[in-house]
Amino acid sequence: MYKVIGLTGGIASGKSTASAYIEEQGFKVLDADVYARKVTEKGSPGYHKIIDAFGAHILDDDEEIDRAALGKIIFNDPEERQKLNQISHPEIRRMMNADQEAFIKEDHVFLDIPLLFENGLDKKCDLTVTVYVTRENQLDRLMSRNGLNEADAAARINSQMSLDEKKALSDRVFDNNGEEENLFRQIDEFLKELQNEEL
Ligand SMILES: CC(C)(COP(=O)(O)OP(=O)(O)OC[C@H]1O[C@@H](n2cnc3c(N)ncnc32)[C@H](O)[C@@H]1O)[C@@H](O)C(=O)NCCC(=O)NCCS
Ligand SMILES: Nc1ncnc2c1ncn2[C@@H]1O[C@H](COP(=O)(O)OP(=O)(O)OP(=O)(O)O)[C@@H](O)[C@H]1O
Repeated sequence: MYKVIGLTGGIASGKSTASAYIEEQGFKVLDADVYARKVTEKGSPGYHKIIDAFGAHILDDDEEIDRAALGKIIFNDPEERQKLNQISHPEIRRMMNADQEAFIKEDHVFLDIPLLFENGLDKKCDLTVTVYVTRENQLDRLMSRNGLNEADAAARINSQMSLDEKKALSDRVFDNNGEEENLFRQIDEFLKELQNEEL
């Protein structure tokens, strides 16, 4: 039977790594971060709303939204974050829902949503899975991937629900503290159960 699976985790916990592997296995994955990028694209309605709310100083020389500058603002101030969320989240949800409907009743769909539990979107899923790592690994991977210092990386992590809480709320968890191969084997097991309708 067709299922909607909500895939979540913390920032830099390995959601995209897991999603890419799941897609390689032939499953459909809709990634909220991809939709979020569309909302900030130059010329889109979201782009103009963001400039109205935050000011033209968040633009770079090409008049694109400077993601690093906007990130610095919103990950360090809950009110500013709320302001951006109010602009971007309804638009992200609208676009994701439209695409999800295209697949409905055809096959399983994975929704890769970092803020799945924070925004109550788990209620729209049949199953939820959290990709988790220790805080130490999360901090190290985030610092090295994004070239952030420890304080900025910690601010990003602290802007989200803790991974312990997400684990407790999930139907299933993937431990991504080891090698990627280890994560992939856990996913294989999950996909097998999904296809055998054991979940
Ligand atoms: C602030 C922005 C411009 C920073 O861009 P940047 O390229 O540095 O990060 P990217 O978009 O790749 O996001 C990386 C991760 O940050 C985390 N994150 C992003 N936005 C938020 C947020 N509002 N609250 C908490 N965590 C967030 C997520 O774990 C996400 O996977 C961008 O993240 C954004 O537009 N955020 C608002 C939309 C949103 O909430 N996206 C999260 C998924 S719905
Ligand atoms: N098992 C692993 N071992 C070592 N590095 C890993 C592992 N899994 C992922 N990484 C690396 O950690 C970083 C974060 O992984 P990834 O981008 O998949 O996380 P994410 O949860 O999608 O992040 P975000 O929330 O920011 O979108 C990347 O640089 C990735 O290459």
